[in-house]
Amino acid sequence: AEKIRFATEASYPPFEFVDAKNQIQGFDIDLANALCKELQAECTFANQGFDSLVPGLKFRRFDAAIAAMDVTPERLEQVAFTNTYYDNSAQFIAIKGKVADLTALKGQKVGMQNGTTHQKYLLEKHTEITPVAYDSYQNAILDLKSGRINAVFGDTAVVAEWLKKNDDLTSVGDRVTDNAYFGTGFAIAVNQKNTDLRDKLNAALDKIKKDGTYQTIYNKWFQK
Ligand SMILES: NC(=[NH2+])NCCC[C@H](N)C(=O)O
Repeated sequence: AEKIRFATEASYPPFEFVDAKNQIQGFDIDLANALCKELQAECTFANQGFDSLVPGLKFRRFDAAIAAMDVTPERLEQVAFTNTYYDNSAQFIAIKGKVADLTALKGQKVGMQNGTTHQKYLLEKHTEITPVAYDSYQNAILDLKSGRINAVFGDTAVVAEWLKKNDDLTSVGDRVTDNAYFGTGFAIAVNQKNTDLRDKLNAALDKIKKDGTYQTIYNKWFQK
């Protein structure tokens, strides 16, 4: 069978995370496995730094990246994307009672993951905030809880998971949906020359959206 080597950054539940048995799991992983089944391909998953996903595709260290990745103009200069598979937005979170609204974050520290659209958005749209880049969101949350930073900025569906698990956290301000920064949804990235793989993944995505497989996976991770 054809082999598709996927890479991800697995500190981003419910999209991708490492479970107690040290297995990479999540919505993206189920989705990729469903696509591979459709393509009768054998899939493998490697856990990489988020900022090394695009370079890794360019150097063909793996074939595809699935990592709750926004389609952005900068990334499109380096990699090709499939059609989008998930609508996103972004959100700030903080310790309850500490940050009244976005204006209160002026001069304060906000954490996010290195190489993400959240980083670029903060750097360009919130110059009054001091951005702090982390290798993983887990470490950003730890620093938020210990008071080293004042807020964390991430994808709404991911932030929602942290809010569910941490009673002491709350969202701050409105959801952010700036298409110039966050595109129009998550997609799978491949090497720019590998349009063959992109086309196959798109065909498989269409198929699993039509036959209900996509919905089943969606419900498993998002319908509570
Ligand atoms: N698996 C991850 N850590 N994903 C982070 C994704 C963050 C954001 N959606 C982006 O595309 O930049």
